[in-house]
Amino acid sequence: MNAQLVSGEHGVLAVFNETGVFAAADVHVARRVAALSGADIGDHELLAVALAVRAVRTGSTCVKLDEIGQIAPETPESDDDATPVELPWPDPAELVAALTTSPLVTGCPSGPLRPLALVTSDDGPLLYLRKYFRQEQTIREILAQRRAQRPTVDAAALAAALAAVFGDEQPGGYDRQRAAAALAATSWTTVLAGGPGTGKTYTVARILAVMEELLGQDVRIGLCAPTGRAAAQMQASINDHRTSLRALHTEPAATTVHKLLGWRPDGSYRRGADDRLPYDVVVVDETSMLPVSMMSSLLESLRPHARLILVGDPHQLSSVDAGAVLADLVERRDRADTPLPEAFAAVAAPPPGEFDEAERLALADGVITLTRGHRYGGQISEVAAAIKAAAGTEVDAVVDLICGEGADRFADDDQGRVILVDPDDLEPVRRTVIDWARRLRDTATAGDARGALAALMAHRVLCAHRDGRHGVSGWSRTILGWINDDADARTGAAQWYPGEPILVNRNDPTHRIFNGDSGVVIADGDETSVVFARGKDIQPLRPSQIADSSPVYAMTIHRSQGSQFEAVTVVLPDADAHLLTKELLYTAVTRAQQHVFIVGTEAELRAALSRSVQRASGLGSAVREIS
Ligand SMILES: Nc1ncnc2c1ncn2[C@@H]1O[C@H](COP(=O)(O)OP(=O)(O)OP(=O)(O)O)[C@@H](O)[C@H]1O
Repeated sequence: MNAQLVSGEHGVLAVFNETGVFAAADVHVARRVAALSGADIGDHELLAVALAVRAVRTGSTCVKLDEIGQIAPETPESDDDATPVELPWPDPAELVAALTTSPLVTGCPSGPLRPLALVTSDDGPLLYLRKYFRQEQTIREILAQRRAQRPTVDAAALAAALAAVFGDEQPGGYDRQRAAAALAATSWTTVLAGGPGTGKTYTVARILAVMEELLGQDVRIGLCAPTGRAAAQMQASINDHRTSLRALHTEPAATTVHKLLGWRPDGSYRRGADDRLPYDVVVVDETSMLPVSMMSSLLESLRPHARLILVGDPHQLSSVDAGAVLADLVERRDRADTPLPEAFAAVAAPPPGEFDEAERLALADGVITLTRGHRYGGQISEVAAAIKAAAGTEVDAVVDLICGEGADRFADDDQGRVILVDPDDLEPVRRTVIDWARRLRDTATAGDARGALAALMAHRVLCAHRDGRHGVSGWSRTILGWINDDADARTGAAQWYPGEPILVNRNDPTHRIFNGDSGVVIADGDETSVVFARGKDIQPLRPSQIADSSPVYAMTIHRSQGSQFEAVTVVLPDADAHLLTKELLYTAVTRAQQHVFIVGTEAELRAALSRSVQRASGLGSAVREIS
């Protein structure tokens, strides 16, 4: 029986529920809101509530009403031959007309209930659950206030600080990392975007050093990230940079955004407009994973004269909760043509042609994108760029780069290869896995922690799904089978054997390990330890100190976000699996520094590239509330 099917639902919502467009929760909330309103709620309004709830459930903050006709029934993946169902979507104009006078939008007779917000935007009418509209409005208003002013910075002092941290300006190309530091010094809000390995963390360490030069060594810095693991990684890499950066003296501690804001079990935060954060500079890493709710709370908690630096890759996977704030801020379409901050223009003005018109407007708005990859080259960076651009016919360009004539260019290139592997001939993957397992076993048995950690990060199998043949569980079984069939790789032991790769499943701040961390078991005298890499340092723990972990022979692409491996094998699910999108493929491919195997057919690759995560939001353009 389908658990999402609401029994007894016969009204307007029934067909949308039966076709999988509305989950049970969407229908229940719509019915409940209608009952609580104390008013006579029509079919269009009921449908609107369910649509708004569905939007949040699927990661959007609102519904683009002009596009509801594009919402397709969700046919089960096995049901290719099912007759397509025509959904009875109302005309968007009729829906807007019904909502404009609806008590759900204007206020209900039963009391303060006013659950929906209807707004106009460059994308046509948008419908929100009011809570999410308020959060977006908070973000919009606070960012506008912060944009209306600039910190006072002396151009000569800024030039001296940049020189102290980055050295003298080099002739030749424009240095966007240096420009990002100048921008962060001269703006209250800076967005530092860029793909993997473009030096975002490298730049953050230098921005902090520039701030220290300008504001003194007692500058108060708050570092945070949406997950414990991302925070620990930022902390470790800033520590690594500190050792090479003469100019950065303070040792800021990174924490989760939850903790920074003082999360309470009821979902609220201790910090806010009445209890602001005590920092002069706040850096948020992996901002693509920050939902709209957390971003609005963070902005409310900042002192007006605290610099905020939002760092991340807008093309990676977004937060589990609603919103894609980083992408919205990078791609805003309603920017005014404002002048660059004066001190920035004096010391870091870009030469003509460095930025196109949109990037120039973005720069004056505090947004800069790093483009030069420092981690990998060759085919991986070209494929990653092509995946980002893939839409319509550009899908062909990616396919050509991976398995057409375009790939021939890289045939002799030892760096950065991307190869499509036929699912019926997995021999290249098997060989890579066996080399990986032998190397893990040899280093770990010898008690060589550094060698075992290097082996651990040499290869990882990444799947879109957790379950099933193409998922983590199926592939883990396949890999264990390969290892056990190989005399030099097999271990025989069941658990905690030297060479066993481990994935942590729960945050444990006491032992400084976080959900998604991977470590490896090594021999340690007569016992075993599990070692984890912390930047250039190694953290050893006893197996008994790790409360919740599992062996990791394969992992989901979602959990791999923020990690890097020498080589990855990306397993494509069947072509009709809705989960695989180009954002997921981009995230998976960019986890590799040198080699990528994509296990799948050309049809599966094309299917992934043709599907994109669509998150509706009103943050990218100007909006006005109707009624
Ligand atoms: N200007 C530079 N000169 C030399 N090395 C650099 C420079 N910028 C970055 N790097 C090096 O490139 C590598 C990637 O940089 P970094 O980790 O800062 O990138 P990132 O954008 O934060 O990547 P990710 O998003 O994947 O974490 C690091 O080893 C870093 O030290």
